[in-house]
Amino acid sequence: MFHKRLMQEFRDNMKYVAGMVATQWLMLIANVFFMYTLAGFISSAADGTAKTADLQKIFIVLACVIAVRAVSTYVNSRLSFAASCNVKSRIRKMVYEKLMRFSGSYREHLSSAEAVQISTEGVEQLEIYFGKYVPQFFYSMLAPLTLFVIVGMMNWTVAVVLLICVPLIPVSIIAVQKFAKKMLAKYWGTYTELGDSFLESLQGLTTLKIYSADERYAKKMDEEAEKFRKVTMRVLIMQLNSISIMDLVAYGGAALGIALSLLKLKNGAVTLTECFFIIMISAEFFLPLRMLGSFFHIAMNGNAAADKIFKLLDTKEPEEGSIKETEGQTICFENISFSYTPEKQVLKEVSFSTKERGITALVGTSGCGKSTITSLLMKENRPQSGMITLGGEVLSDFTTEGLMKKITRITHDSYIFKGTVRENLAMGCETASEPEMREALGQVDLLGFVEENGGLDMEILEKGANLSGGQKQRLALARALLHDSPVYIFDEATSNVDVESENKIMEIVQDLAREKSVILISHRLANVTAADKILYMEQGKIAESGTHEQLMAQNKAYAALFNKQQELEHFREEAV
Ligand SMILES: Nc1ncnc2c1ncn2[C@@H]1O[C@H](COP(=O)(O)OP(=O)(O)OP(=O)(O)O)[C@@H](O)[C@H]1O
Repeated sequence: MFHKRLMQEFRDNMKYVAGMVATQWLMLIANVFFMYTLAGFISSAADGTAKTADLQKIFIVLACVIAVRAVSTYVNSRLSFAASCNVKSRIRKMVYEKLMRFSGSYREHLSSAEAVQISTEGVEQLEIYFGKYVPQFFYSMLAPLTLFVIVGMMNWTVAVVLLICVPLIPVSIIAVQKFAKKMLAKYWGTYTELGDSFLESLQGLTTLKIYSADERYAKKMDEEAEKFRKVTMRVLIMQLNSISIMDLVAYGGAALGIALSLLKLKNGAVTLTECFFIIMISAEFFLPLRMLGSFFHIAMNGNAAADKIFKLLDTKEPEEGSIKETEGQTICFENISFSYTPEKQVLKEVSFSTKERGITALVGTSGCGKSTITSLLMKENRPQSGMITLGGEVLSDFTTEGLMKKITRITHDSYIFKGTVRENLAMGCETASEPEMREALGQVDLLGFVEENGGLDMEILEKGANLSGGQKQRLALARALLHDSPVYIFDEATSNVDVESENKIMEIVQDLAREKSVILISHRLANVTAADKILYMEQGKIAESGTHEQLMAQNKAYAALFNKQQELEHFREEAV
């Protein structure tokens, strides 16, 4: 009936639940009181002894009952809101912090769409779970017992018969639950699959249009949507059927109680007032459990969502170190081996070190493992063997925050957030002043453009959609400059940008290298000729290393690739 772990995790929510049950119980007692008064009036009206004062009494009782119900309903909704808020904010925080601890590697465990669905829809399900289902569960146990005692004081036989019929509702719920569990797991699976496809199609819409593949993808999504519709309909049918069964039990049980009380009246075992009261109250024995049954799909959805959330929260995350700061900024790779999958080794005993100041360039053919090296440096992946050090300290011993202060990575697709230029720059350094922000924009030749468009408050659309590729990259670079870390990684930061932007970025790389340790990855070898050290990689190994002049003199693979690129560039220049 309950998700054990969820209940344990949110033990503190039980005080709100207790409050909600108490207010519901108070409303029940108020109802009982009113019905008993009304039953008394009806019976005295039936035997002709009713007085005007009795009618007045009824209205006074009714007014009191309405007041009690109003206050109870208000308190109940406040408590329900407090319980929901507590669950919602805590779970979202737990999921968010977990994803943050995974850093970029969370995608190894779940897709982005799944992460979004868990933190939105999944959490909403749990909100209703605690705000409605759990209190209703306890109330639906308490209410029949309370009524049993009250009716029992009038006639024990009727009370016992009514009470015996009550468990038939939970029995039918349990029967449906067994069947529903599998179905709801499938429902969630299909739902996240559809979310995945939708997100992917939306993000790749331009590409799909270019290759006229949008229709094929639309068809694929139609099929998935149809699958989701079918499973949703099955869930709804199951819910409707279970509600019909519960109605049958509830109203059948109440009818039995009513028939029995009429029989008792005939035998003189109950008074007319008691008989009227039992007739009016019989349904109340069953209604709380019937209501619980209709919240039952909430519980099942909540259980399924909780399973997904806890699965994510239980996923083993990379261990966090304790080092926050270190003096040096030299990076050392010692015999690093790494593979994403057991079938293919991506890095094979890679060893190299960078200089305290200056540029270390990583070059090589596509897929040789350059970006993998940077992902290990950012702790997005962990090497299977070997050791990486930064400033003499083992990299895995750094806290993520400490490491992020030490290293700034600029990729070819740096993320620009919706908001203002100021907000995007402040991510680099929260305390940066306006003159510092302007200086950084000036360094990347973006100040003029930003000033013309509203200054630091210039609006930026999602993913920097109102900026050109080069402007986006230069804004990302300005943000990186404000971060002012001792190590900078430029991972193909100049690909997909115009020549002016490329030249500007390369100028900044040279400037930074005077004080910082810079790792430069570039497919264009002309960009790395001034590097202090060039590491030429081939199939996950460092095949050659040295300065440009040394590697050219060796006349091996690096020299061959460089000459080939030069030839191509001259050919292009001549063609222009
Ligand atoms: N997440 C991943 N899962 C499995 N294999 C991966 C993953 N990322 C990269 N690879 C594989 O690892 C190898 C090295 O990839 P990496 O991105 O490091 O190469 P690269 O040298 O940076 O290539 P490029 O110059 O084209 O960017 C490639 O063969 C690639 O297929």
